[in-house]
Amino acid sequence: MAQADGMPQPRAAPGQPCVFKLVLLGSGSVGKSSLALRYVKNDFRSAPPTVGCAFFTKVVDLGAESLKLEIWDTAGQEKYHSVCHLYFRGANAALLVYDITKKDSFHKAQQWLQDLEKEFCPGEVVLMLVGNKTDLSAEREVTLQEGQEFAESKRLLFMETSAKLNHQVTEVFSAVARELLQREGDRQGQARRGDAAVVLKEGPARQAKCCAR
Ligand SMILES: Nc1nc2c(ncn2[C@@H]2O[C@H](COP(=O)(O)OP(=O)(O)OP(=O)(O)O)[C@@H](O)[C@H]2O)c(=O)[nH]1
Repeated sequence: MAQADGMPQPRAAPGQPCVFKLVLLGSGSVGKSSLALRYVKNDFRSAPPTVGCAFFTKVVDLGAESLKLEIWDTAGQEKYHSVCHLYFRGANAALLVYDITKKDSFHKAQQWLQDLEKEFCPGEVVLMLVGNKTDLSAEREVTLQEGQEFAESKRLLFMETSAKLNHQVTEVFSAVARELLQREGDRQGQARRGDAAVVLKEGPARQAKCCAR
């Protein structure tokens, strides 16, 4: 939901977890749908290429806190590239997925980052680089170090996964969810401090807007 300052804010009905929009971006066949399917339904199967966008939801339980992720799985085929931009508007988080056995998919993930940098302010969206298909490490074209170094240089979260073997898939989404809650907590803290400053200046109390969690 866009706010006056243009920052996408999570939504929350009273008593319900905050809802965050997460978008999966990357070349065709890197495993975006497989990661979503593995995470949401703990399933792995070959499916035809995504057309346009597929949509999943999942409540993430992080112990004391929970949140709901709306997962937008975009189509990676080049012919859908321009449509994907429509889907990442209003996103709170993005996974930039590449296939560790395809160097060009690593470069494409970097291009997606450039596109996101044009659309969002720094720090506005939680970004994670994900190198998928670690079960095919014999065919690896992108080293772990290359992924790590690029992620560090751009201050992205980073993990390698295998949707096929269910390796680090939950960890990816949990890490993003933790970061989203952390940033949301910081944002609310800042808003409260801002409100307190206004109260000191203007007198009568004004209630802080916050999501119910
Ligand atoms: N070996 C292996 N194959 C995988 C893995 N993840 C996905 N695949 C396979 O890679 C192919 C493409 O997977 P998808 O999940 O459809 O890829 P996608 O990125 O959603 O593709 P688009 O819909 O075209 O954007 C399928 O044959 C999957 O079974 C993985 O971790 N390991």
